[in-house]
Amino acid sequence: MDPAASPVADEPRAEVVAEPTPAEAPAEPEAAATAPAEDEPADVVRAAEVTRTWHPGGPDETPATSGDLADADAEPEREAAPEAATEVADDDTAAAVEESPNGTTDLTGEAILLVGAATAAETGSAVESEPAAETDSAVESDAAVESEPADAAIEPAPVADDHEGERGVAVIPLGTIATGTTPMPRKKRTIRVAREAPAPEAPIVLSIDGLVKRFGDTTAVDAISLGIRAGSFYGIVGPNGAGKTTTLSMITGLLRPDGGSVHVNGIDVWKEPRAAKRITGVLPDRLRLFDRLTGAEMLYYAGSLRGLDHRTVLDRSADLADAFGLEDALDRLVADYSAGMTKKIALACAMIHSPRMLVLDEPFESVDPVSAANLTDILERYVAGGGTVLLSSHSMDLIERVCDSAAIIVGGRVLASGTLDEVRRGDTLEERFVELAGGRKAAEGMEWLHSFSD
Ligand SMILES: Nc1ncnc2c1ncn2[C@@H]1O[C@H](COP(=O)(O)OP(=O)(O)OP(=O)(O)O)[C@@H](O)[C@H]1O
Repeated sequence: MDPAASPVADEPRAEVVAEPTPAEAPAEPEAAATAPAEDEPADVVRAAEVTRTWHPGGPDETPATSGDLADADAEPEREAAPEAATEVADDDTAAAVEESPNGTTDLTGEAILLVGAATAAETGSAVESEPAAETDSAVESDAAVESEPADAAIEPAPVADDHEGERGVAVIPLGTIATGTTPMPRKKRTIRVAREAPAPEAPIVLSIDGLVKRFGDTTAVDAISLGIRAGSFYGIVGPNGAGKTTTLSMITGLLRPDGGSVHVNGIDVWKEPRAAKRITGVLPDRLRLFDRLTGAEMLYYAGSLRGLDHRTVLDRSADLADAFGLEDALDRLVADYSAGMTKKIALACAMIHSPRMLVLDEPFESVDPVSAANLTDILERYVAGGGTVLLSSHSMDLIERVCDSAAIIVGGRVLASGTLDEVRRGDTLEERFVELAGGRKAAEGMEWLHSFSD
């Protein structure tokens, strides 16, 4: 999200309580990658030990990673010293390990679903193998690819299409401009038909009630309430500074609310943070990762921290790397990853423990279109398997293509929420968003900009 929106000195992360800061690589980078004996009961403990040996960075570093397990309850807000944050995280890690003596989570069924989904999620095969029926009312019109007869009348201008042939889209022919006898190839525009929202009787997996957060005189989140049903692909949109990140941070236990409550699957996030975090996967804003680890080590760390046993972590890491197209990057330091690759490895870390719900802050930012399509496919399969995704994005088009429901947040308040059709009310999401966000600002003034410096 826009760093300019929140001054560095006051940024939410300063208040975040999370894992130890990865300013330095572990003394022995092989620690995570070196496989303990298969039957060694202390796989996970080893990860906890590794955590303890890492040294938090300098005071500038703020701890937050996608695999957060830290208990923010024990943490003073904002002014928390890095050492304190580390200690809390360590304790919590140890506790998490103790809670998983057999090295597994209690989500085995979902794990199988997720890993199965991830394995099958290679873009090409997914496109071919997925029946259109799975994407609800997706319709592809063959007519769209046909050439127009030479005598066709002038029709609306063609629109370039980046998503040609994409699974689960309606293809809307926009016509051609006929020129003499040579038929112009007809271009087509694809618009994803919105997914069906979960049935009203589907259980609410995320319940947000009267959430409030203030920063001094600024009320960043002003009594937000939302109910998100299991199996929903839910998008949050809003202008810069609307309170999206602040809201997501409170939902995931990273930022303590001033008021209100959050329940995940009936668990109070702020009363039972560990239990809530066990079923939540988080891609936080402004990724701060243990980037002196390789991708493989990061996945191993994330999986171990979540209580997975050695074999399971390796298997899932391989599946996730394959699904995200990171196989060849696993042995490279995350510090050397591109922005998109970093986003992908962070997302893989968020998914490795097969959470019931994924909370993703701008997951598609910096991700190239092909990878975004791949990522979308992975998330859709996750949702089809019963998972729930809550994401924020500035891309209205993306939200319209992948989500079934959305909320528009402006000035810390929900101004519209519900299924996409309920929110859009016959307009596009962008039009509705612009309307609720106060309309377009006339580009007046700044005539000096046209005086050009030369
Ligand atoms: N730690 C903080 N201290 C002071 N103000 C903060 C802090 N964190 C956020 N804010 C303020 O809270 C408001 C909401 O910020 P938030 O980051 O949640 O917005 P956002 O919707 O995610 O914005 P963007 O789309 O630009 O990322 C902003 O006015 C921001 O300046």
